[in-house]
Amino acid sequence: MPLFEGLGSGGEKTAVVIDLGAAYTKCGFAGETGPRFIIPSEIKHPGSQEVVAVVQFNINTEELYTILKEFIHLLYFRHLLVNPRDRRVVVIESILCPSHYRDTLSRVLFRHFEVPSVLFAPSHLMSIMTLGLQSALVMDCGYTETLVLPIYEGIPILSAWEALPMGGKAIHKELQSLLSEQCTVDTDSSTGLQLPSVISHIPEDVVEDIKVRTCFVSDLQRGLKIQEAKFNTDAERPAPPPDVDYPLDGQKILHVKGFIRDSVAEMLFEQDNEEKSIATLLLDTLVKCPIDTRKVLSENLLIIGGTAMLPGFLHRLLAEIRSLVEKPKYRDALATKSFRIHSPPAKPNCTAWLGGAIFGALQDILGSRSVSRDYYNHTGRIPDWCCLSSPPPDSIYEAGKTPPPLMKRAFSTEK
Ligand SMILES: Nc1ncnc2c1ncn2[C@@H]1O[C@H](COP(=O)(O)OP(=O)(O)OP(=O)(O)O)[C@@H](O)[C@H]1O
Repeated sequence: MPLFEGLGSGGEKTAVVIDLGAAYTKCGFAGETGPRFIIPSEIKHPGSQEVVAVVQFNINTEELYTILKEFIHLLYFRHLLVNPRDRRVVVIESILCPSHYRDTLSRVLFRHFEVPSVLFAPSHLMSIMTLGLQSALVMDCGYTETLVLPIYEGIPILSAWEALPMGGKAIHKELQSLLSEQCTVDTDSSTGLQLPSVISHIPEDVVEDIKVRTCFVSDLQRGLKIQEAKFNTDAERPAPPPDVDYPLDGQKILHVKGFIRDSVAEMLFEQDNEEKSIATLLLDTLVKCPIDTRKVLSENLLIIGGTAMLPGFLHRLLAEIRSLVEKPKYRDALATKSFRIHSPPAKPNCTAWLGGAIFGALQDILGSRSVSRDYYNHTGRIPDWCCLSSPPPDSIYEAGKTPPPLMKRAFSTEK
């Protein structure tokens, strides 16, 4: 049960806050300082028992409905252990989430679990709540992509977002191929075996563990030399860090080469054919913002998402930005040179969740911005965050009937 519940004089039960990420789902109760649990966003398919991702967009709606229903059931009845009908729900969503996904999720929550209300809150906007800021340039470097969105005076500047398919997934892929090509394994009986001869493929959770435990981001000077040495065999590569012995399953020891540890995250900072890296994303976004907002935004950078937890990531990002702003492409266009990164009161992968938990704890505001079950049952619609303050046109209701309230405070679990 959430902390302090029942101490107050009645009132609503605290809302459930769900951040459905492509790799991990963070879930817990509003008003708390961190999610109760973080679990992989995957579930055994009810029919085939095969493990399937919960966040996938190229899938037919009925199959998605089944998968989401199983997953939300798991959240409520294995982890949260509360009655879905009792609590409002805050869902943290990416601004790039396709509408068919949120429609299916709403159908599962309202029709199957009969939750009283749902609020879909943009992750970038929720993150700045943890700092009490009104304006910030927010970068989410998570699993599938890196997405930058500026928020000015509480309003997302949607026309300026920029994204790149660079995140944990891309690093895992690179690490997986480097490990199979370059690393050796010792077993009880022999040493120095090539990895593919011992196991056909390293599971993604092991690759992730190797990344989190052994890899890091180099500083700018070193990073540039590593990148140069990759493309130019004559260039001298900086001395790699020591190799690491990683126990694969208690008997096999994988030798992770030092040069893999410091180079695998370089892909985030290498400019691609279109001269894009995660650092240029931030600057390109700023250039798209109105000129009088840029200084405020550049001095309020907020970096969220699990990939930003790689050691050295923030330091490198700031160094990259400071070096890029001296280049002609940005020097003349940007109109600002001062950049500062905030440090939010939660780990980067949980910052958006914490923002949702703070917002969800403001019961009056949550009540006035959530979409109620009545409204959903009458209209079948889930208005966007930006439409929540303006009521829908009367014309969509049958003549003579009063429209149900879009959001309502009336729901109460007072005893
Ligand atoms: N301590 C850590 N060091 C490095 N990487 C980490 C750490 N913790 C988590 N990660 C990485 O962060 C990624 C997951 O981040 P996050 O939870 O923000 O993604 P998500 O919300 O599931 O995905 P998305 O934002 O794409 O929807 C994974 O690739 C994971 O390996």
